[in-house]
Amino acid sequence: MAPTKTDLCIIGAGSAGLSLAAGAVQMGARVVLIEGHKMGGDCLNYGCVPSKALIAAAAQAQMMRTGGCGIAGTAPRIDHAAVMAHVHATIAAIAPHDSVERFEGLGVRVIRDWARFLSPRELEAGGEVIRARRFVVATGSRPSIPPILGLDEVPYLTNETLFDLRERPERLLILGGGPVGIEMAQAHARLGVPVTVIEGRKALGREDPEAAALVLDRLRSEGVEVLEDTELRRVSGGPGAISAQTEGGTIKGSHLLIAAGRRPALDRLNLSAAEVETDARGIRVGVGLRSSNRRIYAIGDAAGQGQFTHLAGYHAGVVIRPILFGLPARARTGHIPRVTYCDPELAQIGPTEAEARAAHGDAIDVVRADYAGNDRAVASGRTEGFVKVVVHRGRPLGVTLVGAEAGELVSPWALAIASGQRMTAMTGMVAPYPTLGELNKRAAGAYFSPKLFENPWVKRGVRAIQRLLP
Ligand SMILES: Cc1cc2nc3c(=O)[nH]c(=O)nc-3n(C[C@H](O)[C@H](O)[C@H](O)COP(=O)(O)OP(=O)(O)OC[C@H]3O[C@@H](n4cnc5c(N)ncnc54)[C@H](O)[C@@H]3O)c2cc1C
Ligand SMILES: NC(=O)c1ccc[n+]([C@@H]2O[C@H](COP(=O)([O-])OP(=O)(O)OC[C@H]3O[C@@H](n4cnc5c(N)ncnc54)[C@H](O)[C@@H]3O)[C@@H](O)[C@H]2O)c1
Repeated sequence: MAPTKTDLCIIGAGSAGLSLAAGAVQMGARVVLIEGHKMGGDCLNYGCVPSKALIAAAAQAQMMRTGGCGIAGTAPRIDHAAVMAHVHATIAAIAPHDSVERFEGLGVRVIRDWARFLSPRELEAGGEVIRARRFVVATGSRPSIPPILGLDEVPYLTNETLFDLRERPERLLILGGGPVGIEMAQAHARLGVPVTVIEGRKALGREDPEAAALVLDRLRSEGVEVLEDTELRRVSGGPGAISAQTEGGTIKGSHLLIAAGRRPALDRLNLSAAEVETDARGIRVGVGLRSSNRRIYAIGDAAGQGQFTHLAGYHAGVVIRPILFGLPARARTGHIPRVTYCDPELAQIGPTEAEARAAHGDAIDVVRADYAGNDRAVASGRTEGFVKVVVHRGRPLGVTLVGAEAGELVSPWALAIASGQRMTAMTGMVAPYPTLGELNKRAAGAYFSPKLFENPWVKRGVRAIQRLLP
């Protein structure tokens, strides 16, 4: 059979592949999209969407439980199956956007099969040979399962199976205190599940330590047990009864969730036939996300540059330039935010204070504003948290935001950093009163206040001008 010829062949219909397919086809390219499992990939089916729907249910329960602002708290009645129905209804509501029908409607040729390279210019899927001018690998990542003694003999959950549970776990053990572990620990605890997190190093260890401590204090105050610097040595047991042995003793649980990081999903691709080099993080790419084969690009989790849906979408926008127009492209990293959707939320963009100090020494200023000084935060009883901005040569370089709605509040900083704006852009903005958004302006103002209010030359100048003014 003659090969199917196309301009662009994308492997993987997750956040990265779908964004690229939609963009490329609407700009006139002939696009083949290959998906071996579920349209929408991890984010829709096993990641962002179900986890955020579960977190929303947990937040409802917590608000009822704690009350506040003069309203007494009351014990929420939690039906775990109903919560999971909400999770799956959320997936179903979003799924049409990522569906075969929508993409075929846009003009994309969708093949439902696993793709496998045959040569540097051809692959096979659905019984067809596809020969494309350019290929893009957007195959995402999978849970990484650490080699722990006994783990292959006990039933364990990952993000791919957690959301299928219909009954509330009696007691949940979570291995890993990264974003998956911490988000799921708090959500389950709020839904009435006793939770222990076992973390080999520091929980939320990538984050600003002060911000991470604030989050972890909240989790602990809500009853989550977070064990740090704790090595899980061995697991044993069976369905509903799992024992986890650490150096500190044995912890028992009904379920075990593995949230110990992710590895790139490249195994089915036969990349050696395509002359594409890989490393532990994913496909080895240059700044333009091109692999060792100049016809093949990698985007999203498979590119090993970070694991976020918005990063996958950004990558799609980067590679569309060289693929469609033959223009050079460069994937930047300093303007990509990340948010852990625990309560309080933790958002970071650019380097943390410690990372910025390591890179720039004393050439940075660090300014902050606390939620406790924000009128809207006080009025709604959400005074815990802060925004901290690292400033380099008058421009924001890194921002840490922890507190209510931190994930929403970080966006103006994402814009400022992406467009290289100075701190004056934030102070020049007029934020409506009373909003949490005023925090950003307050933090930016803190950068200028010493220069204005503690400067004797300014005071002298004002006095001199006042004497001259009529
Ligand atoms: C629990 C959890 C919560 C998360 N929450 C967030 C969040 O709140 N915000 C955020 O930004 N990120 C979040 N993430 C990360 C986010 O889900 C990923 O970064 C994102 O899904 C990556 O998109 P992708 O397109 O690179 O890969 P994927 O979405 O994994 O898509 C890859 C697709 O490729 C297919 N595929 C693989 N191999 C082949 C092959 N050989 N042939 C054909 N098809 C193939 C797969 O079946 C899959 O559908 C979360 C992740 C997890 C696990
Ligand atoms: N809100 C979000 O944007 C969001 C939410 C969830 C996941 N994600 C993405 O998915 C990625 C994966 O998340 P994750 O939390 O699974 O991974 P992670 O790599 O961020 O964290 C895993 C944690 O597990 C610990 N760990 C690993 N092996 C261990 C062992 N044997 N014993 C004890 N601890 C061990 C690590 O020290 C680390 O702290 C994230 O990095 C993020 O990019 C994003």
